[in-house]
Amino acid sequence: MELLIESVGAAGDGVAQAAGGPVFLSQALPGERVRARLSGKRAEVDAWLAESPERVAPPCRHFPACGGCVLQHWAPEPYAEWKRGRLAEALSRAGFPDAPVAPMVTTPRNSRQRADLGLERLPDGKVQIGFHQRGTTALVPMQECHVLQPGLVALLGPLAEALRHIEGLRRLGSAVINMLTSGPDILLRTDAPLSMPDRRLLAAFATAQRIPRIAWGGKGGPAEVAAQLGPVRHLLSGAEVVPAPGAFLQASSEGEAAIIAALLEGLPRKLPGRAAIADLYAGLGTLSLPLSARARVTAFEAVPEAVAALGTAAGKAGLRVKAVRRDLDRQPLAGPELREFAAVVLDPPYAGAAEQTALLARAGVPTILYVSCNPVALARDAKPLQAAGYRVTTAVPVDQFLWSPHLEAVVAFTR
Ligand SMILES: C[S@@+](CC[C@H](N)C(=O)[O-])C[C@H]1O[C@@H](n2cnc3c(N)ncnc32)[C@H](O)[C@@H]1O
Repeated sequence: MELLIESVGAAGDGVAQAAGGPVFLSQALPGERVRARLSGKRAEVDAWLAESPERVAPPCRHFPACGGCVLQHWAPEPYAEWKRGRLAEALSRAGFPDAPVAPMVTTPRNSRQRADLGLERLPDGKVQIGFHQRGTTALVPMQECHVLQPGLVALLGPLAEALRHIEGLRRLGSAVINMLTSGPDILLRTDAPLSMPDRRLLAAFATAQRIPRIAWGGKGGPAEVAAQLGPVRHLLSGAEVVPAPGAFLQASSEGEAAIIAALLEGLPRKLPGRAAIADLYAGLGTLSLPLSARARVTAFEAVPEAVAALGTAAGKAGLRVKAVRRDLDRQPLAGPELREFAAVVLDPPYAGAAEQTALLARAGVPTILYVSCNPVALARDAKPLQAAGYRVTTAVPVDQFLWSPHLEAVVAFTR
C-alpha cells in the first residue's frame, strides 16, 4: 500500500495512518510517500516514492543497524525542533499548554563520556564490542561511532583483543566505560569469574592503555577492582570526586553544563540567607556541587558508594553539601521535612518519581526543578504540580543523546 508519513513518533519512527490506525516505519520522515508492506503495527518500506528535503546522509557506517542512533537521517534543525516539540507536548499533557519551552540545547558529536556496551565471544574465540541492534539482543560490533568520545572508541579494538584471552568471558558480558578526568575507567561484567591469569592480562592491558582502574563484576553483582594502576578521580564543577566503578555520569560534559546552567537559571534570583536546597537522586553530586554556590544543599541518593564519594568530595572542597543515603522510592521526602527547603531539585531515573513529586506538590515547596530523561514520566509526574497551582517558569530541552529519541529536560515549577 501507499502511505504518507505524517509525523515522527516517540521512538523516532515515521508515523502514517493506515485503515486500521497508525503504523510505524523506520527511518521515514514527515511528508515522505512510500510503498510499504504492513506487518502488524509496523510497515516495511519497499520503495520511496517521494523523499523529504530534510533527509540527509547518515554519517555512520553502522546506521541504521546499531541501536544507538535512530535519527541520523534527519537534518539537524527539524530534528531539534521535533525534540523540543516532545517537551512541549509532555508539558501540555500535564496541563501546561503554554509552558515557555526554550530552543533545544544541542550537544556536539563525539562528546559522550559514558558508554554501556555489550560484549560477545564468537565461536572462533574473537570478542565483539558494541551497542545492541534496536529491539534485539544482537550486537553490532563497533568500528566507528559519531556520538562517543574518540578516546573511548579507540579503546574498543585493544579491549576486544585483550578480552579474547580472558577465561572469565565465556559468551556474553558488558563493559561500562567512563571517561573520567583521570582517564578511562572500565567496569567489566562477565558470565564467569576472572582467573589469576585473567587479572594479570587485564593489568597488562591497563598498563599498555594507561587505564588507572579496571573493575570486574558478575551479572548484577557487586564490583571488585581487577587492576588498579593509579588514582581515580573526576572533576565535577571543580570539585574532585572519586567515582565507584560504573558510576552514573551525565552523558556528556556539555550536556552536564547545560543542565547546571538551566538549574541555576530556574532558581529564584534571590534566596533567603539561610535557604537550603534539596537535591534528590543526587548521584555523585553533579548538580549538588554547583548548586551549593547558591545555598546549602542536602543531597539524597540511594547508592552508598555515591553518597560516600560526594560526602568526601564536598568535605575536601569545603562546599556546603551534606550527602544522605536514602531510598526515595521506599521513603520519599514528605511533609514537615520538606519545609526547610526553598527549592527542590530532582533528577530521577527513567521511571520518574511519581510518589515523590506528588508529595512535593502537597508540601508546597516554592520552587521545584525537575531534571527529566523521560518525557512520558515527566508528563505524569507534573500533573499533581499543575493541580496544586504550580506554573512552569522555564523549560529547557537538552540533547544529551544525539540522534536517539531520548530527551533530557530541565523544567522549573514555581508557586
Ligand atoms: C539520572 S541519575 C542522576 C544523578 C545525578 N543527579 C547526576 O546528575 O549525575 C539518577 C540517580 O538516582 C539514583 N537513584 C535511583 N533510584 C533511587 C532511589 N530509589 N532513591 C534514591 N536514589 C535513587 C541513582 O543511583 C542515580 O544516581
